[in-house]
Amino acid sequence: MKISVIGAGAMGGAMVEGFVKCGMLAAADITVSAPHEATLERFKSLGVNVTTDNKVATAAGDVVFVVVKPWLAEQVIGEIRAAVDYNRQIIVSVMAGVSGSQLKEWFGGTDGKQPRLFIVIPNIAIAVKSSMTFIVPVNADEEATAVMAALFDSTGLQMVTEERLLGAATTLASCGIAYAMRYVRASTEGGVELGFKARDAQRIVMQTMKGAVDLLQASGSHPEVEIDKVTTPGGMTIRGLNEMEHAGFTSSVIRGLKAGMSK
Ligand SMILES: NC(=O)C1=CN([C@@H]2O[C@H](COP(=O)(O)OP(=O)(O)OC[C@H]3O[C@@H](n4cnc5c(N)ncnc54)[C@H](O)[C@@H]3O)[C@@H](O)[C@H]2O)C=CC1
Ligand SMILES: O=C(O)[C@@H]1CCC=N1
Repeated sequence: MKISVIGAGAMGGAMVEGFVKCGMLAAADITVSAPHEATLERFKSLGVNVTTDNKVATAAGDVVFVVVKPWLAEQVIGEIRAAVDYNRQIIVSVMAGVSGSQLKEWFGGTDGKQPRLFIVIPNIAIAVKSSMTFIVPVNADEEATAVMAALFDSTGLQMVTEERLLGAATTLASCGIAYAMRYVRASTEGGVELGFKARDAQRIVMQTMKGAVDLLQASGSHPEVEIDKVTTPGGMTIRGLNEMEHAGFTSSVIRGLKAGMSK
């Protein structure tokens, strides 16, 4: 299978890195395009094919990912549409907020024909094969959906879902990386105030977060079950947790998630 990625920024670049590492593809099976040679330099060293011509990139892939900013979607789709083989290729939009009906309108030919079409929302942890990726079949058969699921199984976890859940999925998992990073930063700053060097504090926080995730994955528990194991009555943890809640911890996380998907 050959893959093309149009747009090599934060998301497209992370996808290329993840695909190179995923074990399903050779680097030579991947083509990436961007408007400027300078953007493509770092991808050359990964052994992938690079081009500044989106049409060349489009023709090279069995699966073509469009990973530009949403406001460039119509322009880029208009540019590549004639290069798409509607019978052979799978087209994937990785653009938050660009709807399936909008994509169908842009790809629709005068004869009403559509390519096999998906919306996919990964997160930047795809670069290290730890993405949470959502796959929405917009115009796709089971065979194409299975191809996409297998590809994104190789770069982390995937979930085939409905378009109506994409806003929630994006704020939880794609924006969620930033929210989790902010927790790491906040805890690290707390650790520094309490006496650790910043580097040490960050290592401690990262290992602690990893431990929490590992525990939940191993036990399948509700987080509160694990919290109960940590909170000695009248002890340190419950004092810390209650203080965080007095300052609005849970509420601010939920409000942030909801604000992330509004618009
Ligand atoms: N960054 C993230 O965590 C996530 C991003 N997305 C989606 O990914 C898309 C891209 O976002 P980012 O990578 O964050 O933006 P970015 O600005 O980092 O990357 C966009 C890239 O597109 C390139 N580009 C601009 N015009 C182009 C053209 N005409 N042809 C080809 N390439 C062109 C730019 O050179 C740039 O490298 C957006 O639609 C966003 O909604 C989706 C999920 C997560
Ligand atoms: O912030 C954004 O709009 C994009 C979509 C999800 C992550 N980055």
